[in-house]
Amino acid sequence: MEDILWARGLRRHYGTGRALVRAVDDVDLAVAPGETVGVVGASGCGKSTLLHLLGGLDRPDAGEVWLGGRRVDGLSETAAARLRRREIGFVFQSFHLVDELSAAENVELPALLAGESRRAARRRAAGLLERMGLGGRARHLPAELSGGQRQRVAVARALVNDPRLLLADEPTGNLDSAAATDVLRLFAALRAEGRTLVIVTHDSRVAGTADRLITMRDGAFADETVLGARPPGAGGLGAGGLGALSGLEA
Ligand SMILES: Nc1ncnc2c1ncn2[C@@H]1O[C@H](COP(=O)(O)OP(=O)(O)OP(=O)(O)O)[C@@H](O)[C@H]1O
Repeated sequence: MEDILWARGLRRHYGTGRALVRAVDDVDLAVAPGETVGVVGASGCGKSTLLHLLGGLDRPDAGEVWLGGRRVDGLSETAAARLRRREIGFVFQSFHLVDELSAAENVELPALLAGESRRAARRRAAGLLERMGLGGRARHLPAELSGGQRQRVAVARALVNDPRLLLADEPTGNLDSAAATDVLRLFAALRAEGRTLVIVTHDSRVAGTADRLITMRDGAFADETVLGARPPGAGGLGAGGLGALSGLEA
């Protein structure tokens, strides 16, 4: 099966001379459709930089990134923004929700920016929030939501354009243990649904949901472990995959 995400010889260095930091140093990576890849490693080893390169938020000094058969490194800023909007969902540690917009409006926003009608965006956002166990919180502002709820809104927003790929940077990093468990279950359900995920994490429970775990050291891949192998095409939860989240606290 053709890989969804593919990178070769990826390099991103900062500074020069004695101040040179090899944040990402000649990394090769291939992610298959439906695969969940966890990226772990000590602080400063290059995980976030790698994720930004993969998602077109930053440009590599050298190397290539391909998404769905299309080369994406070196795109113009406009083309990269369009690609990110349509093909990639991002989830960040600090949620990055728009404070002035309700939960529903935050989720609708990328759909509107991608050219969806207001009605379609609203319908899709409502459905996603419902599946995240947040149907009753759609009109709330981020400040009126708990950390776990905010992160679930952020995941709904990441999914609204049905992206090929989800990239998550420390998705449980700002959450207490109970909220982290909810988000953990959410990612497990997305994996079971057949989504393709790359998750940077310090949380061993999140790492444990991956099919493959990559350990980075000094900008390079130091170790790669295949975790729970599953039969090809195992959909897990069927059509209503995120139904598994129905027990989430609203
Ligand atoms: N804009 C920048 N300018 C200079 N150095 C940078 C910049 N961004 C990152 N670095 C350096 O690159 C290295 C990798 O940083 P990165 O944020 O990718 O690490 P990380 O593994 O995600 O760390 P953490 O787990 O603490 O988030 C670090 O040494 C960092 O200090």
